[in-house]
Amino acid sequence: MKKLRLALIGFGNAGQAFARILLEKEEVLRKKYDTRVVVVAITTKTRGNLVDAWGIDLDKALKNVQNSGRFDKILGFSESTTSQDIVDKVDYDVLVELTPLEFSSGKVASNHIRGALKRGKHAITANKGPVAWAYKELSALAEKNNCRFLYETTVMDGTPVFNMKRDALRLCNVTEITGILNSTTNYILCELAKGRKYNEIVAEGKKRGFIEANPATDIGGYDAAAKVAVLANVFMGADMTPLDVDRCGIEDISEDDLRKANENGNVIKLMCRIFQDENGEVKGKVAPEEVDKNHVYATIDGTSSVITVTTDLMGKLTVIEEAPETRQSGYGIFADLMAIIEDD
Ligand SMILES: NC(=O)C1=CN([C@@H]2O[C@H](COP(=O)(O)OP(=O)(O)OC[C@H]3O[C@@H](n4cnc5c(N)ncnc54)[C@H](OP(=O)(O)O)[C@@H]3O)[C@@H](O)[C@H]2O)C=CC1
Ligand SMILES: N[C@@H](CC=O)C(=O)O
Repeated sequence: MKKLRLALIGFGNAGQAFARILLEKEEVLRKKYDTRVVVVAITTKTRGNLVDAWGIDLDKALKNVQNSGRFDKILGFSESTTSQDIVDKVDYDVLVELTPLEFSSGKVASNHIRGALKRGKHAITANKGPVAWAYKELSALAEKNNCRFLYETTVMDGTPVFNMKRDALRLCNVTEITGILNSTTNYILCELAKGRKYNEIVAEGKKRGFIEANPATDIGGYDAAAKVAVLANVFMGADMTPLDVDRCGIEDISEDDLRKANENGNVIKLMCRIFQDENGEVKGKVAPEEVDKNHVYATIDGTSSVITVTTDLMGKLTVIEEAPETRQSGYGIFADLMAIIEDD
């Protein structure tokens, strides 16, 4: 039986959702894919780290974090080891990078991934930073060292966005992308329109796990801008960073704005746009816009997202992700892992 060793860098909402799926699919992975997946390292910022070459008891690690907010000081526990030490020194086959987005540099996560790829290890990330800041460098490094760099979860969780491009849009040139790509702001706008209070909505989103560690990352349009840069780089060959995106968040949208839009037969959505200007240069924009209630985008409620890709061969293709929670984020990471397992 093949053994695939994972190192998880970050064990928050996405990491825990992924760990639950690993436990759930353990048997089918053994029976159908002849593969035993073991997690040999988990690192966090404040909860301690676990390293165990024989495989960490994931069920126990999940219960620890849920019950006490920390890992127990069991075999393999370390407070002092850094994530980069683990990236550079531990024996693993796949690095799974799940730390929060650093909008202005993507540096820490990019260093984690660079470290893994340099050692010829596969890397999976849900963090937009490395793809928004270093896509070309990291994909070239992966190719040179004969390993995979996968990032399905960075846009619309486990919805096949990058897999769709890879598998179903072969040789299509993408000329434009639009979408509603941030769950948090979409949820806030929908709930505000129902008359709920801002703080109460944010507290609920935090509890359900779809709001970023720092809620301003979502509300200010930073998360959406990072997704725009990721899509521009991967789908349209751009060299865009999140700082290049023309960005405006929803912090200035009032209940009054929502009511007026409603009276005009519209709803307000945080729209993401990637397009070519008159010189053929790829541009990105994130801003609240009024959308006609009869448009399909007006039906994208709550945490749901939508993307429309315009191509030369397939025309316009629209994909909707309905009401995701953190399980769908866990699935995006798992889908990338399955691509690696099926490649072997
Ligand atoms: N949640 C979601 O719905 C989705 C999230 N994503 C992306 O996935 C990533 C993870 O999200 P999520 O799990 O929600 O975030 P969380 O804030 O819940 O978890 C982040 C984890 O990373 C750890 N961490 C922070 N900094 C470091 C560091 N320097 N080294 C090692 N570990 C570190 C944190 O430690 P500690 O536990 O001590 O705080 C925590 O365990 C983000 O980039 C996010 O944008 C993508 C799609 C959906
Ligand atoms: N905070 C993000 C989570 C996924 O990237 C969002 O609200 O969309």
